[in-house]
Amino acid sequence: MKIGLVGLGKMGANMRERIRGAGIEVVGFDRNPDVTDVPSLEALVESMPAGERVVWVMVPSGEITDGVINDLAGLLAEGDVVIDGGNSYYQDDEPHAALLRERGIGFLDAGVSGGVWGLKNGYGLMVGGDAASVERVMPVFDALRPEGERADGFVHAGKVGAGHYAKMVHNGIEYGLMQAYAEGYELLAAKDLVTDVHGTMQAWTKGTVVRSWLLELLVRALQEDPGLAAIDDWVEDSGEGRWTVDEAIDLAVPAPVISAALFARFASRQGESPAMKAVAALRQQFGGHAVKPAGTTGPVTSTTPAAGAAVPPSA
Ligand SMILES: O=C(CO)[C@H](O)[C@H](O)COP(=O)(O)O
Repeated sequence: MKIGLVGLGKMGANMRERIRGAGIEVVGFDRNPDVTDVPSLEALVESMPAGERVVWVMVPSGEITDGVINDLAGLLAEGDVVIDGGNSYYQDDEPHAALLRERGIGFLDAGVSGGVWGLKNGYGLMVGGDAASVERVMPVFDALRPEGERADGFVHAGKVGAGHYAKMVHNGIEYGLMQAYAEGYELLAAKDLVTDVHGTMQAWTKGTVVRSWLLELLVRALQEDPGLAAIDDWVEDSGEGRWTVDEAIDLAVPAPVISAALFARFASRQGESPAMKAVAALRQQFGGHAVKPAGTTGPVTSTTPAAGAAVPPSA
């Protein structure tokens, strides 16, 4: 079997290597000339027989994925299959599938989890689309998924969109889990009573109820950089958490943990919080409580109300 792989970034390049390792021929295309196998998308398409082509798209979600799928719709032929393996919004999948369907081209959406460790450990795969296309691409899914039972690392989750929906929820869970471990870490680090924070978290990685791969990764990060001194407390997000919270609102599903984890990331980028300034100002207004003057360091040391505070409510 031979497949085309578009996008050879951190994920795509490792996936190419893992698929090749399983004996499947891969032709990769990337705009970066240092990593690409062919000079263009056209060359990638021409390297495989029409009607038998399988092209895996592994590029950033949104406009870039839209562009590649549009280009492929113009280049591929009836019987070919496209897989979007990026972190696309699940509601983008049906429009992509419809565009390709008009030309007789199949479409699958694949949620791929495993990060940069997937090359060694395999990738967890969540796939949406029709059964015939899934069956056709199965050798590639089998090459990518972790070794062992197929059901332990692969699911055909449903029709088009189901794979990316599953990946979105997976990432929402990821937000919540990371936030819980992070808060636990801060609680340990804040207490002099615990003299070995790293050792405590390491001990949790075996036997305990909270052991997990994410915990192992946090222990690894603390090993490499005790106190995480080299890392700023700024956390980006790339969309999946927002989509999960949107979905929770749409379906009226309570998701307080995932929402709080998403908002914690927003807070991490503020540096200074207008909302918390407003809370401090209100405490000062109604209770005459001291505020910390802007630009000073350390906690509020005096409980003396600021002058002019605590204006009585007007009648
Ligand atoms: O899909 C992933 C892991 O499962 C990606 O690493 C993704 O980027 C994580 O989401 P975010 O960037 O919003 O933290």
